[in-house]
Amino acid sequence: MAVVAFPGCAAASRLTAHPWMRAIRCSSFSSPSPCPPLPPHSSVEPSTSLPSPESSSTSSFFPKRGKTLELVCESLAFKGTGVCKVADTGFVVLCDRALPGERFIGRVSRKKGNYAEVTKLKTITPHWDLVEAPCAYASYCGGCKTQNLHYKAQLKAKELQVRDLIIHVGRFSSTDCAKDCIFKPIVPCDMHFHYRNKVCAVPPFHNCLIGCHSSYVTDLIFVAVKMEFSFGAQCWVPSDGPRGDQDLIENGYALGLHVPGFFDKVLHIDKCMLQSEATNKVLAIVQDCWRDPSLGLSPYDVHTHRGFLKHLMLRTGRDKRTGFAEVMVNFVTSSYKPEMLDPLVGRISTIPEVVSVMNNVNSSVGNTSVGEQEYTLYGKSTINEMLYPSVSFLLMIFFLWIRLERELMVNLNFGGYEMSVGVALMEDNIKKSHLRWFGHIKRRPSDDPVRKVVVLDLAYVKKGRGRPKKTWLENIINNLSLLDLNENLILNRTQWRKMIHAEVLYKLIEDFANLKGDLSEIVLDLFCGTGTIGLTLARRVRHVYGFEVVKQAVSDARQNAVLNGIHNATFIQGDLNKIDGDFGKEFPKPDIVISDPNRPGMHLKLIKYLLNLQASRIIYISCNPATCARDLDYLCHGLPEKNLRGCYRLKCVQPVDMFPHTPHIECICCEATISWCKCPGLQFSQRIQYVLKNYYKEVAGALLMHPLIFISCKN
Ligand SMILES: C[S@@+](CC[C@H](N)C(=O)[O-])C[C@H]1O[C@@H](n2cnc3c(N)ncnc32)[C@H](O)[C@@H]1O
Repeated sequence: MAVVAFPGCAAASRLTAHPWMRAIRCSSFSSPSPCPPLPPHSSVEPSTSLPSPESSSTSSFFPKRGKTLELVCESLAFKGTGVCKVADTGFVVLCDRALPGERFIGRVSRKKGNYAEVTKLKTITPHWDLVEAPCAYASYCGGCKTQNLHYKAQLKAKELQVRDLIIHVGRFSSTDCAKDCIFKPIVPCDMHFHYRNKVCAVPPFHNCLIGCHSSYVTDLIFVAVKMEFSFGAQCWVPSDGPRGDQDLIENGYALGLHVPGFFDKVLHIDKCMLQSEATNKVLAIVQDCWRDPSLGLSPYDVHTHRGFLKHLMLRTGRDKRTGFAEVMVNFVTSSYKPEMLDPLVGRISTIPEVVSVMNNVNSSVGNTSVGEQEYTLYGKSTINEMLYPSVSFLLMIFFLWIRLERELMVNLNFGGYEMSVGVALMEDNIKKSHLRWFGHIKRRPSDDPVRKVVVLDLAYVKKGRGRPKKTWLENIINNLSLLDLNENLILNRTQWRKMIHAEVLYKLIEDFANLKGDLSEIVLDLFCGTGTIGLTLARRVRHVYGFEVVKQAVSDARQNAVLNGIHNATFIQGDLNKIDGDFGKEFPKPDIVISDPNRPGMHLKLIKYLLNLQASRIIYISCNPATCARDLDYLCHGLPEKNLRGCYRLKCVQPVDMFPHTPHIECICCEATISWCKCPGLQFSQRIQYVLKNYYKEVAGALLMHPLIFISCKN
């Protein structure tokens, strides 16, 4: 075995961009798409930086496939991949699941352009900041890649990724950035496990409660925790050897999660730390008995297309009266044979939280979890998740609170911000008997004839009466499953809540916008979605102009404006990738630009417009730091090859972590959080508009960071 020794990562040398980073910039010109394909990005701390290409012999060195190398992981790149360099050459290799500081033997598995990928064969010395991963599957299943990295180190790695991208792809000087304190410390997440909500949203919403069917039959919004396990004909368990020797061990059937990258390998899983306790109980029971030969159950084989059990889907909702968790179990099978499932149903229905057992039949050869028919095997056919607290729930809290505190419901005050709490209900479901308890209810009718939504403001400023009661609001927030729009998006309520309380992102945008408040300014809200950010600022500016490509989102933005009594906001449907020289002529020159693009970032046409515009402030909210860095480069440094001069100055970069142990982060929360906090009257009506929509498909996926960028015009 040929082993190339790597001397370690301590040698400090000149900071440089990595090969894939250069690709981001270059490809944006050649590609007609606004978004170049996203290569991995590293986040190398300047002090432990890498050899520069000039000083290395990367061009002459290219390891052969199958070659083994001794490497040290230096940093984490895009999707949490470890970045290493081959000794004496500077040649970059990426290794999945290598963590910073780890010395290991890797085998070259794939060559890619200027770098190669290696598979880890054996760890020689472990990474820095090693902690014991609480989950036994952490190093095998694709979910939590960095569980055994101390959370502080995870944060550091994410922070550095953003910094590295801004410096290398954005071509900003690290010295200048340090001098100007551009990089703000990452906002950490409070909750490290069981935070995961997977969300499906299908309109329309119904009576503050979200009904959830077991599958595509859903006709209501479903906002519930969902985990999907697969049955497999071959059980994959890690061999005793190092991770690199992961050979399939055929020791029977499997129920678990797919091995990353394999549709036919199922990793046996007993418990998942990201899902609820109740669903873990169900999983344990099913695992315990489904292989019993006397039951005659067989897993579906994706190769032979034989077998019965395809998937086990577990969803957690909430009882509308009590607020307690309720679980729906859904067996996806290849045919309808309910009697075969009886023994399993009998056992899992003994779990108090299980209120529904469904059977989706999918007889196609495909192994999707969507069934053609749906049958109820036990309990009800839908579960509920409280999207908004129902009136009765609010009443409950209200009375509880009155009883305990002997105070009237008052305005809730967080860090000096006044928050009223609103709830939106279907008109038909509001009973007068409910309303009479709210002496100071404000009722704002909507002009939506179909949904007849009204917004009820239930909390008011009562000066001198009682003190703000945080727990009351927290209770409500705990029961909100806000704003996530499609099944791929993940929402971490805790972080969201924290952001509300800490007012982090909200305050940032507010600060960055630096509004005069004299109603003189024009705000341009690019990629405005349902208009949340613009509407939040609307009350303090002359006019907001929002642009969005999705027609329904634009109509919701307009609706949101109406619902919130905002008359100085105009929302325009249009594709910002296809603007021409006339763009901007239909509205006055904006003072403040908010740009919140999807992962591809901004199209060059839009960049040109912004360069021409020379707005005094741009606030760039990004779900993809790589394309964000590229756009910042264009805005601040220009594109000489296109004869464009940069005219902005980078002032601040603020990352936020929302998904500990994974490289993922939700990018949508920021906007919603921001709007929700500040402006009375902008709360639940907006939430409703949000969750009714399902147009965010493209923002789903592995997002690393959520940097908020503030740039201002040089002049
Ligand atoms: C990250 S979201 C921004 C959400 C928005 N700021 C809000 O608060 O609701 C990006 C939005 O850009 C929209 N979008 C994507 N491509 C677009 C394009 N080419 N032109 C205009 N809007 C686009 C998407 O539909 C989506 O609503």
